[in-house]
Amino acid sequence: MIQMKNVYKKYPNGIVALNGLNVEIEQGEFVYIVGPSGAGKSTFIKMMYREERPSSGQMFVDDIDIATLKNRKVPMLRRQIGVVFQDFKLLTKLNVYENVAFALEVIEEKPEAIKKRVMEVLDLVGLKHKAKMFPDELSGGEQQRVSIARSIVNMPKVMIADEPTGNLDPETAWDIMNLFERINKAGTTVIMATHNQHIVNTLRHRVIAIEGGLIVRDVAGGDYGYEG
Ligand SMILES: Nc1ncnc2c1ncn2[C@@H]1O[C@H](COP(=O)(O)OP(=O)(O)OP(=O)(O)O)[C@@H](O)[C@H]1O
Repeated sequence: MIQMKNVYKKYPNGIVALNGLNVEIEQGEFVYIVGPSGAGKSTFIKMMYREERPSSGQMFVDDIDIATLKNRKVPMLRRQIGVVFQDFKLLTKLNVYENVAFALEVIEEKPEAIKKRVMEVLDLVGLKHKAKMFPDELSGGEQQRVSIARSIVNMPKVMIADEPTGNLDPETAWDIMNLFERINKAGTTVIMATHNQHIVNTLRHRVIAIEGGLIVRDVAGGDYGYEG
């Protein structure tokens, strides 16, 4: 599903964020990306949806070559990937239904198919009854549920999340983790950068630790490995 060979990323300011990453992630895996602040986790995540490009090295996401992908083909890549952020990134002028439907409207799905699918995913995240509400009328946990619904509405093979529980209280964070767990059990690959030691140590999955732009640990069912 994801292959990285000697991926190196130097930002225009000269900072080397990734210093030769080698990794393979299979379809259906659940992977935590951990490491200290500034280690390169977000850069790693951003490469996957081609927000950033490798400066050198090879990288494939679902057989799409990220290093050489033309800008006009980026939307095609992003249709294969669901992305969830710490700060939700919902469109504030659209209601819950419209935020989720948007991803399908841009690929010109038929209106009846859009309605059916949107209500299905809102049901999955427990927000069918709030379809007409606007993001600023929802709690942080509910907003994150909407952003998860949006990210899975076109059935991506992989879900990428950068610190998705970072703005949530511990109980809400667990609700959100349970959703990721269900989505993963249905076959979607989940790759999640997180600083949440408790979650990583409790809900065990593969842990990839990045430090100074390098993978320093890669363990199935591993622990967080840092004092938090
Ligand atoms: N757009 C950018 N331009 C220049 N340097 C950047 C940019 N984004 C990140 N960096 C630098 O690259 C390094 C890695 O940053 P990155 O955001 O990937 O780390 P991180 O592990 O996600 O950190 P955190 O846990 O604090 O989010 C840091 O030194 C950071 O300052």
